[in-house]
Amino acid sequence: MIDFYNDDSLSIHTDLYQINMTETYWRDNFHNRKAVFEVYFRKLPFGNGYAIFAGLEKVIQFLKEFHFTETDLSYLREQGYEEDFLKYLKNMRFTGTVKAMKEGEMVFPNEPLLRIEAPIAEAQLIETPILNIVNYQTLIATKASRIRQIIGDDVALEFGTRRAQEMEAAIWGTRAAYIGGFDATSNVRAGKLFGIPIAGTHAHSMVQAYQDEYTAFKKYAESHKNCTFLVDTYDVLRSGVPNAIKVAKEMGDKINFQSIRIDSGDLAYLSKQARKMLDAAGYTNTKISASSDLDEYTIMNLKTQGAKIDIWGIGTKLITAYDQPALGAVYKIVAIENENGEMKDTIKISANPEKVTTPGLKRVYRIINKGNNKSEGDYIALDYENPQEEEPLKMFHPVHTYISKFVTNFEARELHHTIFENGKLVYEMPHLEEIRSFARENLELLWDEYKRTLHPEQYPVDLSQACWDNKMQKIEEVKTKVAKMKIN
Ligand SMILES: Nc1ncnc2c1ncn2[C@@H]1O[C@H](COP(=O)(O)OP(=O)(O)OP(=O)(O)O)[C@@H](O)[C@H]1O
Ligand SMILES: O=P(O)(O)OC[C@H]1O[C@H](OP(=O)(O)OP(=O)(O)O)[C@H](O)[C@@H]1O
Ligand SMILES: O=C(O)c1cccnc1
Repeated sequence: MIDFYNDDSLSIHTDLYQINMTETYWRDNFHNRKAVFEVYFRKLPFGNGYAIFAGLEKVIQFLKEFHFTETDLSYLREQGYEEDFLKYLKNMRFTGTVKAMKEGEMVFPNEPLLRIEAPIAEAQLIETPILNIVNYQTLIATKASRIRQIIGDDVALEFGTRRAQEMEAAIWGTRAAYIGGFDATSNVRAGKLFGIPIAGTHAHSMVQAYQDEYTAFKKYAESHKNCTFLVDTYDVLRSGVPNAIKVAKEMGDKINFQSIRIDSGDLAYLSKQARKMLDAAGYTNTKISASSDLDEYTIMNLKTQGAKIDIWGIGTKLITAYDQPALGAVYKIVAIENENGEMKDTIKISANPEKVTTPGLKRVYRIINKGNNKSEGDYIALDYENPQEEEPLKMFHPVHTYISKFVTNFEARELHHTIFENGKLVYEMPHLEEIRSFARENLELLWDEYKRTLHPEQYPVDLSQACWDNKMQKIEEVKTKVAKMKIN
């Protein structure tokens, strides 16, 4: 048997090219040059009008613990890295400064979700894990929030663990879904780790095991106070619902007949009929829950059909972000220290205007109209600017610059918070409940036009004049340099 190393570190959870670039920087004595990187995505997922940022807690855990262990170094030694470089890696810790959006913040394309200022070697090595974390968790929180927009005040249960892309995804995906507005999860470990309420019914296997639906319901009721009976193993209306009612009547006050669950068939028709039967039997407070490949589209459709469903159990299509399995957030360098210790802005040019990076250290502000407490848009400014002092504030589209407006009577709310300061964690992570409430209440800032699930209005994310001018100047500089290049 091949003897593999113990999985005792996440620091090596990075792409090989990051280590190779780090080696180049180190051998060139360039590794301590301060660099600034930003994390952002270019396109909203699922055609939604906003995204919900999640992943910060795990990023913090990762950066706090960042160091190469003996097993990491042994493995790298085996790959041919030399001792002097390994010694450098051994002593490396994260010493940078990180600014980030709060978890649960609504976020939009092209705005920095995180800003990392660190020696280039450190900043480079943490790119892959940060993207790995933020891309997935933000995607799932957004999907969950989108589902919440459709279900209104109904209950949403996260049922996805069995279909998730492995165990970590189930756990952190569940947490992200809770931030996005789900009410509970079936994953007991997620409850233990994060305090997320846990909820669950029973499976078809229990009914099949007893080989008799009535007996199965009765045995369950004899061992549980709170009962939800799964009524679709044989025939929902002829067998499942009548058996559930029969057991509930027999058990009387000994149980809370909380709900029935329907997991197959025509959920609209069956739920309407089941509602009538429960009501007729006097169980008007007993809820109906449904599951079976649900997503926001099916739920919307079921609601238009008048389905009598109060509780939605959602697995696969949430936890795997089935219709768009990747967010596409990137990590781009925007400034680097030169040999004189001065920070110089950097730019990446592309034939595709959306892929041209925006140089310089930036901050993101939400421009909130004080008259109606609605957001006018987000405003990306250079680090030294203070948009609050500009009255009126000109906001213009960063690509179609003729689209502009002047805003008065506004609050420019800065969205970044300092998380690490020179390697020291200075941010106190809010409790998960607080993050979830913040995500819900914060959405009140958005007009409904941005929140609808189909063809929402495009929320403005504008650049300040100085930020835009700086970008244009850098584009000119690069073009001039390229034009003067002589290739021998
Ligand atoms: N009234 C309805 N309108 C729209 N979609 C529905 C309705 N009822 C159920 N669905 C959805 O239809 C899809 C497929 O249901 P289908 O009947 O094929 O499978 P099922 O009943 O779940 O059976 P099984 O689980 O045994 O495959 C599911 O995604 C389900 O959520
Ligand atoms: O459909 P999803 O949104 O992914 O929700 C999770 C599904 O997992 C269970 O089915 P499964 O067939 O795995 O087990 P069961 O025998 O208990 O129905 C449950 O009944 C749901 O249908
Ligand atoms: O508790 C349930 O009903 C449940 C849990 C996981 C997956 N499907 C259903």
